Amino acid sequence: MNRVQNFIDGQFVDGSEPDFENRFPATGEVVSAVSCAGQDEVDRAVRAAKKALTGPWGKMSVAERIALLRKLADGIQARFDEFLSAEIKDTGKPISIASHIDIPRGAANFNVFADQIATVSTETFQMATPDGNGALNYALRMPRGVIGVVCPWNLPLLLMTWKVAPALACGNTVVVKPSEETPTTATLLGEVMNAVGIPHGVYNVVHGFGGGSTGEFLTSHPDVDAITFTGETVTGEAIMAAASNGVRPVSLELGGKNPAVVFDDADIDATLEGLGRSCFANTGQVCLGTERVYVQRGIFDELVEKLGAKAKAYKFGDPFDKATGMGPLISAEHRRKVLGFYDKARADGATIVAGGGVPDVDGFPGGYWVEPTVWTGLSADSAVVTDEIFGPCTHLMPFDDEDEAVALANASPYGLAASIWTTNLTRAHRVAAQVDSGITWVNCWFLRDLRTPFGGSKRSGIGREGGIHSLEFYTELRNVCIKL
Ligand SMILES: NC(=O)c1ccc[n+]([C@@H]2O[C@H](COP(=O)([O-])OP(=O)(O)OC[C@H]3O[C@@H](n4cnc5c(N)ncnc54)[C@H](O)[C@@H]3O)[C@@H](O)[C@H]2O)c1
Ligand SMILES: N/C(=C\C=C\C=O)C(=O)O
Repeated sequence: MNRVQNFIDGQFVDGSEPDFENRFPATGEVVSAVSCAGQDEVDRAVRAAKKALTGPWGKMSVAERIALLRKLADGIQARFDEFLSAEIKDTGKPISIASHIDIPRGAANFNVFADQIATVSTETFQMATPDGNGALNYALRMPRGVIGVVCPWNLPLLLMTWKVAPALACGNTVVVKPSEETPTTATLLGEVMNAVGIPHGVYNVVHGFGGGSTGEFLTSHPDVDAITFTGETVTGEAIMAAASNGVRPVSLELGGKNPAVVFDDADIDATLEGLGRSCFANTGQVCLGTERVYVQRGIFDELVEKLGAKAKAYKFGDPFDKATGMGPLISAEHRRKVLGFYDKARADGATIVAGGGVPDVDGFPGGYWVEPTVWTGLSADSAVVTDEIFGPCTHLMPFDDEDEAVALANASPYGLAASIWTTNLTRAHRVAAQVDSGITWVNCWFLRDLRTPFGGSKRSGIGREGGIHSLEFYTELRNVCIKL
């Protein structure tokens, strides 16, 4: 697909704004032109979504919607290689990640919420009444309507379908604004939507940018009934403000600065395997990644040395090569941001255990490459330790006792994810209950049961996604009280 169009009311259409370029992050080369939606196209998409609510889609039974969601999962699976190639060209992420995480989860998300909507219940209450005949209360679970979906670039298909699947399962319609960095799989999904028979207007895609552009046109549109957003905290604040004009519910999955706490009784090999992924997977561009590691003093030097060796062992290269372990960052702009933190760490006197610079990658000179980096020696208030970097880098700091570790882990305005590494499971339960994060892993990382509540505390977000929690956001409960 070397020109990516908008998808409105079942049609692939051009936007009224000038096209923008889509670059392959491993080479910096332009791989496609993207049609940019203006206010008119956003209006058309919202109008189509609203109209679809009262058409065949709005009249469908839950069973009919479930059957269509399963066809969408099958449709993605059937075109796995096209989705895979598109996602790699948009993100530069290695095929080993995109083929095992991004595309399989794109299909799984539709099946998970087909399962969820099939079994969700609502409540009833019988009540006594003065005349003795009683009354029955029952709740109706209704779709909210048109959902504005605004997505980030790090896991494009996964995170978009993580929202679209439950929204459709609940009978809503959606207008999706993918990241300008990663437009392709959202438009490709439009082809699958038409192929499986999703009625026109149920799923719409408008491409463009954020403030003053497509994203803002969507989130401030008066006919959007709810907004679900994943992205930076500062963007979440802007979207929350836009949503308040019309009083729409928002679901915000935002930034993080996630800690790992490693006690001296941890299984070192398992810890290194877990931290090797949580610090560096997807070139550190995972909201749940670990950018702060607190290590009990007795094993600090060993862990620093071994994690540094893991960072140095990563193999850069062609993202389409199965042997490639690390890809580039998403863009030149994001690389400037990450390298700015690399410079800041150096200026603040960090000990650079591994990395800290830009690698030479044979055959890919124009890519947005950075070295996986491990630091020690910075103070707790260094920007490198407090601010989200969203790159393949982490800082390790020693601690002596459990209370100190908990205090260090919680010393952040964010509260998205954490990991605890210890073989003392009594301590694991005790510490997990004290860490201010939406999700805490113990002796593992990124193990995901899609029925569980997923979301951030503090400045990492509002609301929870996953299982029934997604259905609670994409439906509104109405109570009916009937006199018997
Ligand atoms: N909590 C989570 O589940 C989760 C998951 C993935 C990424 N993230 C976070 O996302 C960030 C990286 O993604 P990003 O750089 O794409 O985030 P971003 O906030 O820069 O952009 C996200 C999306 O919002 C749009 N946007 C930007 N400004 C807007 C505005 N004013 N109004 C409407 N839309 C606007 C962008 O065009 C893009 O589509 C990181 O902070 C990461 O932690 C969080
Ligand atoms: N929301 C999810 C992952 C988020 C990853 C952040 O980069 C998920 O696994 O459902």
